[in-house]
Amino acid sequence: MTREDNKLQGELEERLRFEILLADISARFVNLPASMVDSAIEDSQRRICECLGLEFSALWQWTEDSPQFLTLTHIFTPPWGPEHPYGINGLEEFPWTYGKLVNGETLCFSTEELPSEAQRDQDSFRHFGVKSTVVLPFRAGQGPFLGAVSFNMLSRERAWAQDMVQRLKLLAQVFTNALERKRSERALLLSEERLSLAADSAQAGLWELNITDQTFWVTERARSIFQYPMGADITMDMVESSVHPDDLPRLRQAIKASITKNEPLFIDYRITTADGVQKWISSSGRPYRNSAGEPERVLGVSIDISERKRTERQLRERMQEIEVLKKALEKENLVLQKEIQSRDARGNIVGRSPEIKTVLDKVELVAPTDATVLIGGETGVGKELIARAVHRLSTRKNRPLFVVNCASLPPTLVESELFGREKGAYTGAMTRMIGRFEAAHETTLFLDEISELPLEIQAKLLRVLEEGSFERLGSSKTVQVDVRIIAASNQDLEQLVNEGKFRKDLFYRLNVFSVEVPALRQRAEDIPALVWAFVKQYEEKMGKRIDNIPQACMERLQRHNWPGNVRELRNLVERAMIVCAGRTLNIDLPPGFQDQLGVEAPTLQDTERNHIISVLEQTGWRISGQGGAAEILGLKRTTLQSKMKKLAIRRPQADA
Ligand SMILES: Nc1ncnc2c1ncn2[C@@H]1O[C@H](COP(=O)(O)OP(=O)(O)OP(=O)(O)O)[C@@H](O)[C@H]1O
Repeated sequence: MTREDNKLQGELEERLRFEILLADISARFVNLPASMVDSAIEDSQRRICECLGLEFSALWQWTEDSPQFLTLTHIFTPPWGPEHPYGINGLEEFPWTYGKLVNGETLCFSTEELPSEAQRDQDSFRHFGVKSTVVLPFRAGQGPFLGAVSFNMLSRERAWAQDMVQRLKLLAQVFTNALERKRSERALLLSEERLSLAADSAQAGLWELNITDQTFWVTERARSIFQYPMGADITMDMVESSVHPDDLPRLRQAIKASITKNEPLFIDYRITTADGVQKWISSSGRPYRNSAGEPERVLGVSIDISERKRTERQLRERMQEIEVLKKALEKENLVLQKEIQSRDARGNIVGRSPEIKTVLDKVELVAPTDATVLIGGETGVGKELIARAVHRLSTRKNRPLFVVNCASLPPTLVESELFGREKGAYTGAMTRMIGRFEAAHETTLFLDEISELPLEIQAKLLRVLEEGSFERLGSSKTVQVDVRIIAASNQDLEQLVNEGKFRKDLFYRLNVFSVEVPALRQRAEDIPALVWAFVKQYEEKMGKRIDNIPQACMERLQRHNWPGNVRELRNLVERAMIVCAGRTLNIDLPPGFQDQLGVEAPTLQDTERNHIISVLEQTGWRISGQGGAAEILGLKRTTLQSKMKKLAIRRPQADA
């Protein structure tokens, strides 16, 4: 055999070894678990280097967020090999090589033969001590550039046979596929992990129904929701037997519709678990078909919604309760409104005497009109209360009533108080001021004790009543207002007119509609109700409780002539409440009244009792018949007898 023959023989043997190695490596990567890909690649790099007499191999993968940056992921290097960085910027350090690889070119060259435009690359290869190299790009199918694997000579140069490079390209493809599979398996794992995390945090159980054999694959969570035993196979029959019979047809129908119409499944239903617990389950899913387009499986999630259903039921019950209450309230409100309407004129005005009723009737009559009202009556009879009632029942009731007590305004200020003033209208008028008439625009102004108004102001008031206009003090500008006037006086205005103290024209203008509030002594029957009303008010204020007011005391109050009227009565009750220690209230009259009578006046009952006894004594205690006590008293015999019983009248014993 010649030297030539020997060389050829050697090359053939090397090629054969290489072919066997490639076949072995390729076979090894088939169905290789993802976890073993990395070690298999590095082992392959080593075996190829050893087989071909190469000294160094590096596999670089691009970094996802910056593709020009390559990370060294797999390496075979001899102990004396160059130190390699963990990552390199391909574009910066190997711009010429990088450009070609990105375009899918395989490169094989000796460093010293590189063209001049590859100067930067040459420097880098020299730096790493590479003499000759073959660099093969990675790409998945026709996809983008993913990285590269290189096989290198460090100690000397070498030539790269074309068919060897072709074989290495195949090897690079095997590496690419393995790395891609590993990458997608990792991505799948990651998305599965995310899905199960999401399902777990939503407390959802995942399941998959195999349509063909009607069995379920379920997660642990799903198993625990349905309380299926650990490890037990779950069949459709098993699921159906736990579903509430009333909900089963609906569930079957929903699954069937989802599969046949290929639409999402959404259903809430009840189940009873093995230990008898009833639960509400919400299931949703999606059907999937096989490559032949036939329904294959339904993938879905189930959540225990018992708590939500409980809350919903409670909410519904509450809503129903609220609805019932609302209806009751509406009814009550209607009743109340009616009551309010009937009590409107009355408000807090106490008393049912015909006298007070007449006053209230008049109030109801005049209130809705815009007429001026003049209220008369002694001091303390309740004139202001009546004025308020007129306002409350008027169309102006939504705005407040303005009250001016003409007697309390100093004569010098009365005009500016009522009609306002401009700044500097008089010495001391530092600011512009709005008067009560302007403030009461579109509402009611109650002028109490109107007789106290100075005559010149009376003239100005008359103009407001007639024209609705006036000028502020210190201004010539006319102000127009819409004010309803209610005036009150405890003086006889007519008499004041006669005496020249009150303008006649104003009196007639005010006296369009007058209401006379009767004195309290004219409506004594209202006194008990008034007393109790005041007692209630002070009870609250003073934190006391009164259960009883002696009859004799009440009768005494009813006989008093009340020069101070209701105000006086209120004051008296207040005084009595202050000194009262128990639950029985005694109301003492003002000292003058008792002095007047000398002795306390007898009660009505006492008087009646005494009178009946004296008539009986007169008739010798004969009740019935002609000249009998009943006849004299104008009563029926039975009436007199029952009165005697009530008043504890008994004929004295002979020996008594
Ligand atoms: N019918 C009534 N029901 C309840 N309280 C009343 C009644 N009449 C008067 N009052 C009370 O008596 C007091 C005096 O009433 P009011 O001030 O209305 O009387 P007036 O006639 O305007 O008095 P004056 O003439 O002094 O201005 C007030 O506390 C008022 O609440």
